[in-house]
Amino acid sequence: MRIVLIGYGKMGKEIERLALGRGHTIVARIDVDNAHELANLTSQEADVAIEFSNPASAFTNILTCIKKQIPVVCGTTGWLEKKSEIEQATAAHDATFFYASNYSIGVNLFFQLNRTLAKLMAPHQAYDIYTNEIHHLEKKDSPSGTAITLAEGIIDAYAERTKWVNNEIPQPNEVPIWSQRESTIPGTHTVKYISKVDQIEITHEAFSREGFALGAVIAAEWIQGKKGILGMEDMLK
Ligand SMILES: NC(=O)C1=CN([C@@H]2O[C@H](COP(=O)(O)OP(=O)(O)OC[C@H]3O[C@@H](n4cnc5c(N)ncnc54)[C@H](OP(=O)(O)O)[C@@H]3O)[C@@H](O)[C@H]2O)C=CC1
Ligand SMILES: O=C(O)C1=N[C@H](C(=O)O)C[C@H](O)C1
Repeated sequence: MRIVLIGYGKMGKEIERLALGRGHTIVARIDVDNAHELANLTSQEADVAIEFSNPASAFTNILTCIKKQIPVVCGTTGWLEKKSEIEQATAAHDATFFYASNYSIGVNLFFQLNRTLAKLMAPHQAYDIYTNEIHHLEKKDSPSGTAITLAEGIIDAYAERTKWVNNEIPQPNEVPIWSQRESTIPGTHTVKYISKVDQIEITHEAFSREGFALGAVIAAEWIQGKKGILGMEDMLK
């Protein structure tokens, strides 16, 4: 597979290492200094673009690829208010767009566990909900995309909870996310239900970025020959 890396930071470099190890080729590395070069690439030169840049750049980068019909695997978080525009563009250009707030297989199992636990807990009003995410100090967005996906899983299970709030005391209709920035932590997410007498807690802790990067390379392999809007649930079916 010929891969364009968009965003050559911590994730871009880890993805490159794993992609080369799986026999793929990197045809371009697009970063802040040469971002304009993306406009010159064509779908004849690249089989896939893997986009891990930043919240301010992701939308434009993805749209550029979609218009060129270069399939995109995107992991950038913090830009999702514009995701519906990308979905419309994907349909309009008969393109391929794969998105995940977290590419780690372990986190995607954790998402399923979270949904199952939320359904079990929803009838039990004695339990308060608490969610927490901890990431390294360089992270630009807050809360993490993963924490938002977890909160959405809880909201879907609770009729009376309609939104999440970040680092705020929650109202009864809200799911709290508490976001911390600390050291070089790759990503730790906790969901906790607390009553007066006990608590139930589930945690996913990434030990490195390898799980995220491997999931993104596998997604790039999996979308070859596919069209439309795709995600981890499609791939892991
Ligand atoms: N879905 C998932 O599984 C995961 C998602 N992420 C997300 O991926 C994103 C990247 O994370 P990470 O690699 O740690 O971040 P980094 O800051 O280490 O890397 C991002 C890179 O993108 C560069 N960049 C800036 N502007 C552009 C542009 N216009 N086009 C291309 N590249 C640009 C940055 O340059 P400069 O720093 O000079 O601005 C930097 O080198 C974040 O949104 C993060 O939340 C991270 C891990 C897993
Ligand atoms: O910025 C990061 O590092 C990470 N971002 C993703 C997120 O916002 O959920 C995934 C992972 O937790 C690492």
